[in-house]
Amino acid sequence: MKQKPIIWTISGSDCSGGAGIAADIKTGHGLGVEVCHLITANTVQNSVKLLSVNPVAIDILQQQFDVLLEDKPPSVIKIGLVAIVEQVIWLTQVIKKIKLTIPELIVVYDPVGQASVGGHFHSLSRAELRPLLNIVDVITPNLAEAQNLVQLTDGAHQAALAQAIYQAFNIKAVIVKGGHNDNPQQCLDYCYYQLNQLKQDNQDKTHQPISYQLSSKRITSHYSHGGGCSFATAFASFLALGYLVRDAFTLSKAFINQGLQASIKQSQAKQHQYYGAFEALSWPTNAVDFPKVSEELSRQYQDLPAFNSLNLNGRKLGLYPVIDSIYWLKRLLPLGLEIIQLRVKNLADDELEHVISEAVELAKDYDTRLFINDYWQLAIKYGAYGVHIGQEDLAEADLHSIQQSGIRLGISTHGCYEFLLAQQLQPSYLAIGAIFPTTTKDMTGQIQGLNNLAQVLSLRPEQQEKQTPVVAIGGINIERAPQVLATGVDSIAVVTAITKAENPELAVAELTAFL
Ligand SMILES: Cc1ncc(COP(=O)(O)OP(=O)(O)O)c(N)n1
Ligand SMILES: Cc1nc(C(=O)O)sc1CCOP(=O)(O)O
Ligand SMILES: [Mg+2]
Repeated sequence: MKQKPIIWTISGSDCSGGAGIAADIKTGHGLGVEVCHLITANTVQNSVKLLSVNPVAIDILQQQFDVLLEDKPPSVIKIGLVAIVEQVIWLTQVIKKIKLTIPELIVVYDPVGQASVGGHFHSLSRAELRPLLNIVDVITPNLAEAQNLVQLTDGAHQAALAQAIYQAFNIKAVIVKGGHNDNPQQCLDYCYYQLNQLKQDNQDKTHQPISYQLSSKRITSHYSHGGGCSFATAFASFLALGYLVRDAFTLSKAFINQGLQASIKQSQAKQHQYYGAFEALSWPTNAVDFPKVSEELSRQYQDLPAFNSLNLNGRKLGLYPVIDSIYWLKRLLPLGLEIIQLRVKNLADDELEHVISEAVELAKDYDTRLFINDYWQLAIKYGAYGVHIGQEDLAEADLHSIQQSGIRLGISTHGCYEFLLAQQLQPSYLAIGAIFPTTTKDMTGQIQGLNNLAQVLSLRPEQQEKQTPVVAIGGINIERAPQVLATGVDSIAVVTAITKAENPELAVAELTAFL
């Protein structure tokens, strides 16, 4: 059993039980993290009004900070309501200090300013807040809070606001929540993130800021008090659990959609307007609660028809060997496999073309589906059964040409964000990895484990006939294959379990026997 990660929440108490610390504790516990809490202010509020904000003295906060640091050091700190300038100064000091002893610590700030029941929690100016803003890693304002932070007028787009905040305060990830925007149908959430800045992503080679946008059908429930705080705490919890920013963002949104949806019936039963506490449940696993990923790629290909299917006619895809030479192809083709991938790297252009054309020719004598990794133009040119494309190559590939050529398309994904995006493109299959650590490829920071695999599988549509086949890849061998297959995945792709086996034909037979 892994130890639960610890997060600290430094925020206000809402005596009506909706927002602040109450939301933070319910959310963190629902998601499987331990929550330590430092209360910055005792607020007097109910579901219609905020009467007072009573700041807690710095020396009490300092004692709590010290005593918790002794035996419950945090991996993430979430800051909510900061009531007075002395608290800004204190927080700035202690966070600077704690980052020296815990360099991988992530600080998430949800800059609550206005109470949703009306009234202000504090009167801190932007200049007064600046020292704190300059040292937090992530900020999660709603639209009004974002406008306030950069003093951009109404009507400023979420993307513009997020970028302005990012530039003004040098914050690594800015999420502008869309819960309070004025679109009655749709809720858009926007994340602007400098890749490679938080510990989870430190394997990434890119240093360019990147944006993620999620869109959800608007769910109107009266039980939404504390929804904003819950989003920020869910995000902090998912980061503490080791998720990448894009996946923590997606999962947090699904957590909010799930909570709002769960209270819809209660909400409809109320005759009058009523403001109840947001329902913080547990892990979101229901596909309908997940947002749509809205990216340049999904917009560019929104009208693209589905790619040709693998024509399995009810059969399982089974074992999917991924090999790197004609030698291996000749050895495996006679074994009666449903699918094989040729994954060659670093060949000169002439040789590459020669290898691919020969591989396609060889496969014609068998019923095995031959996928070519990466080289979609050559796969089309030589009429391969399909092409496999990774995330890095997806934006560069011409999916219209691949679709029109009739060859099949497989897409790699690593986590729920990429899975949702790739699923929207309706490929012939989806791969998810790396399930376990692997020596074949550097997958640092992207190891999914079996729980994530199961979670991602639940993001497929309920009706089986609408489901895209899913292949699991990464570190799968004979010992691990049964647990992987128990998740319900359609196929397992392997490299070394075959190419480094003492007896590759026997390995194929043993792995196939599990399927
Ligand atoms: C079945 C399958 N899944 C994933 C991959 C990885 O593809 P990609 O992300 O393009 O990485 P490279 O293989 O090109 O290093 C795959 N090849 N096959
Ligand atoms: C090529 C590849 N792609 C991965 C992904 O997760 O996208 S993992 C991986 C390596 C698979 O090799 P092995 O079976 O030897 O672990
Ligand atoms: Mg590739």
